[in-house]
Amino acid sequence: MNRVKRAAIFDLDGTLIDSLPDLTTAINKTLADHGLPPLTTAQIAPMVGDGASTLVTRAFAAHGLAAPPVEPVLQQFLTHYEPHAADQTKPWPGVIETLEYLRAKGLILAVCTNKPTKATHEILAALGLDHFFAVVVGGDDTPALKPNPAHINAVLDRLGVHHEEAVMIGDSINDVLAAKGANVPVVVLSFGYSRVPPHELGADLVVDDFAMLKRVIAG
Ligand SMILES: O=C(O)COP(=O)(O)O
Ligand SMILES: [Mg+2]
Repeated sequence: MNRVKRAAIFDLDGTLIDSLPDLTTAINKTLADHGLPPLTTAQIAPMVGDGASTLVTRAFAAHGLAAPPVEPVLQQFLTHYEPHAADQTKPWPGVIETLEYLRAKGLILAVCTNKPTKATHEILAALGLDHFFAVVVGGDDTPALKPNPAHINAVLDRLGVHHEEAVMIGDSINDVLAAKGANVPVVVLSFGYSRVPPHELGADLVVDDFAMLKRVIAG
């Protein structure tokens, strides 16, 4: 991978943060509203990464049910999730140090997430991460969600950065497909919420921790 980069674009859930406990709580409150039993974090992890509507649909499907009309249930979920989105959610170890390092090396940083924008901003602010990012494009702020490259292209446009000057860092097939579609090299972290083994996602590189990521992106 060409080491001279101007911008690093990060996925959020499973990449910068471990958001699974709060997602699980909010999903289980939504299921309880419909008289359904809770799911475990292990059941919910592979449901994350395609946006909140899909997460809700998958949670109902896990009980063998078609989701009730998606829009009202999505609103129910967001009502449970947004005020508590950072109760237990934490950056993965090494994230803050890595963002500081990359910024000190002169890279511009951005977030490209399928998570709704409001919850994204709440989490970034609550965890003290918001000041790192020049651009944040959430799942309801893009012409099309990842895996559509339009999501990454929206980030590049707002950054004013050419695709060859950027690198995408993610944890799922959506990140890899969107990055490849946008002609942006992609690094996958091996400890996120991927449904398939990270080494099978087709990324340019798989790294096991943020120390390694730092070296790969900015020497
Ligand atoms: O599915 C979501 O809500 C967010 O997922 P992402 O941050 O991994 O894109
Ligand atoms: Mg992710």
